[in-house]
Amino acid sequence: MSQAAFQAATDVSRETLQKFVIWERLLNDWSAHTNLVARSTLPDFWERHALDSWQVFEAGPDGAARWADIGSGAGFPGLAIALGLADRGVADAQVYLVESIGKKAAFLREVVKETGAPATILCQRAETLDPALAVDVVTARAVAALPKLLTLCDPLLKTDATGLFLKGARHGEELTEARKYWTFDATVIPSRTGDGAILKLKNVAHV
Ligand SMILES: C[S@@+](CC[C@H](N)C(=O)[O-])C[C@H]1O[C@@H](n2cnc3c(N)ncnc32)[C@H](O)[C@@H]1O
Repeated sequence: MSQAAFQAATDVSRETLQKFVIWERLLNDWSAHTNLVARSTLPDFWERHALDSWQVFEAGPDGAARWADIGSGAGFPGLAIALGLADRGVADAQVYLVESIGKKAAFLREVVKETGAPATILCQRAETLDPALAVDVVTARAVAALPKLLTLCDPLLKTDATGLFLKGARHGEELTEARKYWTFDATVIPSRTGDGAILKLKNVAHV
């Protein structure tokens, strides 16, 4: 997918597109010395990373302004969500990018500084997050299988947040496994970028 195809698929402004371009440039530069994403995926930034992340923003509840992205890595999907919230003019937008590895958190700080994305980096383990963050939505991509992921996200989900989790083709098996330990209402949204799905979970609680 080209940059132009990404813009057509998302309808972002030219200004927002430039922010994604800055992010891609920094990702390529930093990848020379820091392991941020699989290097083989760098040429496919626009579909594999940018659009894959953008679809999580699109799946969010209307007007949701406060988000947390767990295990954000190089910012997927959380930074794309922050750029989306700014692009759409959502009031009081704030995305917490939670990443426990210092070098990755430093990369996130640099991208946020260069793009002005409405995001705050929390360099800590998700299990230690303060429920008082009171976010509307919790997101994650490629962090852990669903049963463990719900444990990591529990401090935030217990304040009634919606979970939006990008999963691969075996998402059905993950849902079945997670139901042994958790109760929730799930909606499965087919992915725009492959054979996976976004799992949208509400009312998450321990069995
Ligand atoms: C495979 S990477 C995925 C990164 C990004 N979400 C993506 O899809 O490109 C998983 C990331 O989650 C972070 N991580 C794993 N467990 C975590 C935890 N308990 N708290 C915070 N970050 C965590 C790791 O440091 C790593 O950067």
